Amino acid sequence: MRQPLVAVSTDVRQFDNYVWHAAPQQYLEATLSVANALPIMVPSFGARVDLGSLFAAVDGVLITGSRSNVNPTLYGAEATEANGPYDPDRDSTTLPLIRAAIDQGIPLLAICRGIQELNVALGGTLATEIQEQEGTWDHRAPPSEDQDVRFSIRQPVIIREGTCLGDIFCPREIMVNSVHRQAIGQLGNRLQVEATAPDGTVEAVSVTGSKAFAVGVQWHPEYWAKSDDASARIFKAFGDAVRQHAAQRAGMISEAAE
Ligand SMILES: N[C@@H](CCC(=O)NCCCC(=O)O)C(=O)O
Repeated sequence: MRQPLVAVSTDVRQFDNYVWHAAPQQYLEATLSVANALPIMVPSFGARVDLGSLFAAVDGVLITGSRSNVNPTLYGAEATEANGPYDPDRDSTTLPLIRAAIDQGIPLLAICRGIQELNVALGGTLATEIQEQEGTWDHRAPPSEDQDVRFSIRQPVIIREGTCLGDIFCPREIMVNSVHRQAIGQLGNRLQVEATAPDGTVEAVSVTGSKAFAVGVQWHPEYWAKSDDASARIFKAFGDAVRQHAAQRAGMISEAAE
């Protein structure tokens, strides 16, 4: 069987006098080494990305985390300088990509900013600066220059029974990392909560009635996917769904050729 391909979202950033469409190494490495699929970065060209052509080539979609926030005007709130930075090119690419992947049954894994984009793509809203809300924990990274410290595993998450993640995890409480200041507010259409933090923050969701694996997590399984069992399980489950989709497609293509 050919190596399955996974479309990976990109951030638009400026450095070295160039504009880059880029994704952090950890997402690419976890896709290749743990999901066993080849990551293909999709430039954030918005409506100029022909999703039909993309889906003719790939077997899964990975929406990465990023420091930038989804522009609040996309869910009926006001954009402010304090709420930024924003990445409008990414928003205009990922939101249609997520909706189309769900419609067409392409396996989808959405991480951190990704789960927030999944929620907004399906009509939900985001809460911002959640650490300032009474009773809510500080879900931001510990202040450090060391990425291993920032992404350290230190927060419990309770997985709900009878969900997609509930089938992957037993026991039902796992420890995760946490690097975010926004979270799901009003839940998007068709989403069900898969996991919460002890303070009630939504930590994982899935798309009900979806034709394939369609899961978002607020934490970062990519960062420790090669060394942490709970992180690896998510990428392995995604990889299994991607391979299943690739096999189905191969069957359909050979049937059509007969
Ligand atoms: N901007 C959102 C999304 C958070 C996210 O995706 N974080 C990834 C890590 C970014 C970093 O290295 O700081 C939010 O803050 O909720």
